[in-house]
Amino acid sequence: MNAAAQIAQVKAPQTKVSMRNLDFFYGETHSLKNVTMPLYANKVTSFIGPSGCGKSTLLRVLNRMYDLYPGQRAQGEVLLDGENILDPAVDINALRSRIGMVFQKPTPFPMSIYENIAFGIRLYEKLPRADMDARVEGALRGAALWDEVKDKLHTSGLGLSGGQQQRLCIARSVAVQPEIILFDEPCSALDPISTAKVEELIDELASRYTIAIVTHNMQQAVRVSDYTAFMYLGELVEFGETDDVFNKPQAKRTLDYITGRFG
Ligand SMILES: Nc1ncnc2c1ncn2[C@@H]1O[C@H](COP(=O)(O)OP(=O)(O)OP(=O)(O)O)[C@@H](O)[C@H]1O
Repeated sequence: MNAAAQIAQVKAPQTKVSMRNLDFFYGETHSLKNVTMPLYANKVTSFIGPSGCGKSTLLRVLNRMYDLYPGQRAQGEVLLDGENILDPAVDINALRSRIGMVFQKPTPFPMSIYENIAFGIRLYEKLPRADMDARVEGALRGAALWDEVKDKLHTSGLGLSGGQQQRLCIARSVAVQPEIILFDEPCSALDPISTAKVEELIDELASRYTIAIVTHNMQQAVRVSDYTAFMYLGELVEFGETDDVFNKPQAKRTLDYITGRFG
């Protein structure tokens, strides 16, 4: 292999998730229409588009959250490392340990900071106390929260600020050692300083995880993501490197949206 081919190979991102002809229905409502796109390994992909275009629905499909609701169904394929996670035979608990999710509003459990993290780990693993302590510390460090909470691990997670609570939720996701983390508007309830911390964290996490983030904030998409998907009325209109999508969009609808002409 010559040098150019080697460089091309190094630069080519690996596909972690491949959505193929994905459709989604809430009863009669057809909310995702024939979506085909990748999530690249160790990259951040942001999903943008006007309200109701299907961004959150797409994240919910990726961890099969819709399974909890009768009448909601997905069609097509979502291949995770080549395995179709829409297959009814897939073990949902195992899948959710591989794909973590962080929601718009911080949602700590009404228990101590330590237990917020340990609880999730216990769903999947039985660890001796010392190992659990180490895992909790590692997760809190990974979410850039350790220094702020190390002296009050056994006080309630609900006593933290909104920004700290969101980082606790990120620590909770990280603690189960997932491969993918999905963020659904993770900063919409946060002030600018907490937002900056979470964005910095997402950037760091991308070296270890594959990340998808739904955001209404264009600047945030530009700041945090390597790839951007623009959706409109359930369809994927455009997918590409973030710089390209924002600087030379292919579709007029993308241009109109990012320049604030609609949405
Ligand atoms: N539980 C539900 N039952 C029926 N329809 C739903 C349900 N949830 C969402 N929808 C519909 O599916 C479509 C996509 O909604 P979704 O929440 O994925 O959009 P979104 O792009 O995330 O919007 P927003 O930016 O406002 O959060 C919308 O038309 C919405 O009305």
